[in-house]
Amino acid sequence: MRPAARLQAAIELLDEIIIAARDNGASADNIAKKFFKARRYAGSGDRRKIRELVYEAIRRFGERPENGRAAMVALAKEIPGLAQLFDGSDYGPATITENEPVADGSNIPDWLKGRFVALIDDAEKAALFDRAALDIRINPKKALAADVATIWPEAEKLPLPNAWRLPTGTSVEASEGYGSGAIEIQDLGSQAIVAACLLNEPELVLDLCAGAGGKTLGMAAQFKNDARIIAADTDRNRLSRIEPRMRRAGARNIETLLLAPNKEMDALSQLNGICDIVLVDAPCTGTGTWRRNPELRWRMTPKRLQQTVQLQQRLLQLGSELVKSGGRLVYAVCSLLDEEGGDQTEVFLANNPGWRHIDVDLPIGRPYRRGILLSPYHDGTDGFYFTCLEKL
Ligand SMILES: C[S@@+](CC[C@H](N)C(=O)[O-])C[C@H]1O[C@@H](n2cnc3c(N)ncnc32)[C@H](O)[C@@H]1O
Repeated sequence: MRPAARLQAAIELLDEIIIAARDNGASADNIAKKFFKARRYAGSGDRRKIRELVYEAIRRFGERPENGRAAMVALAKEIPGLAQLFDGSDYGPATITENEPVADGSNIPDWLKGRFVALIDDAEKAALFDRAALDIRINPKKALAADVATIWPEAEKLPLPNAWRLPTGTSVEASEGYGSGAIEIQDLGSQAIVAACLLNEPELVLDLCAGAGGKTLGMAAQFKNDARIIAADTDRNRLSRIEPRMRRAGARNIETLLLAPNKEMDALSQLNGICDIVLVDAPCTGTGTWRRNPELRWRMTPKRLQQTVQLQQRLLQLGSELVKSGGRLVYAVCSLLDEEGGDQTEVFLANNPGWRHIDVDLPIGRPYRRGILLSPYHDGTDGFYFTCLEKL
């Protein structure tokens, strides 16, 4: 494809991504896959260039642009050589006119700027768009044929017992250790949340928002095989992805439990007041994961934030009812907004006098509002807030 045709394709792909973000539709990655499947004439070099342009636009604008062209016209003012590709040629974009819409604004949505936790200064905000690291977790229940440093000499040991960082692009999934269940890909921050859940020999553990089971598997790797671990979620598709991962990891003590939204207690009431640990890794705005999912900014609105905060509050309360006396509740979000983190802890403790906050001693993170804050700049992890609460 000629460079002008690649630019036109980027504009069209961006149009689809903008509409999906507005309507809570498919992710940018999935839309791109479908887009290229329908355009077999685009070779791998074309696809790479088109993707680069599209993701440049996604990272550059915090607010959803009016359309793909408005975003690219704005980028043409910043990227040398791009303006010349608006040349009106066959398959290329029309020439730029004086009064046409141009995207603007910074890379953080205006309405969100004042809502970040106090520790997130300008350097922290810039790091929200860095390239994410590639972290792995070693499963101590599975032997690794050689140690990580022998397999990948550039691997960096991270400050949690089973955590390592690999150069980005390392093909972990093709490695023998991954195939045998000795290695999982997991951000160091997620591993820290699992570490906050570790209690001596629990009998019953519930991962209330288990998703595809990243943290469930992290817990299973640490607990004795006779601990019963329940992975619950309302998303059938995500939950189904736990099964093959469980088999790989050799974790036979995990059960999955599909919940109905707003009727979660129908399936969970059997666990009332008997769990040693409940992890509420709540659905959130994902402001801590913009390095991996910058398009999340285009999906957020004040109304969606408010709905998410209400859901978190409800799940935290619901999860707490399942914990036994002396048991632990860990609340976590991959968000750097106070409303989803410290504010939730405060509201919960104010409404539930039978609970106290407990400190967890971890080698990363900063204490923040009766919890711990992890951030890309300070910790090299995704951004998280989590807190550990104990039922008296
Ligand atoms: C942050 S993700 C969890 C990630 C997962 N724990 C992991 O480590 O990979 C939040 C999850 O909450 C789930 N969820 C949303 N509403 C829920 C509800 N009412 N009850 C339980 N889970 C819910 C979502 O489907 C999503 O999988």
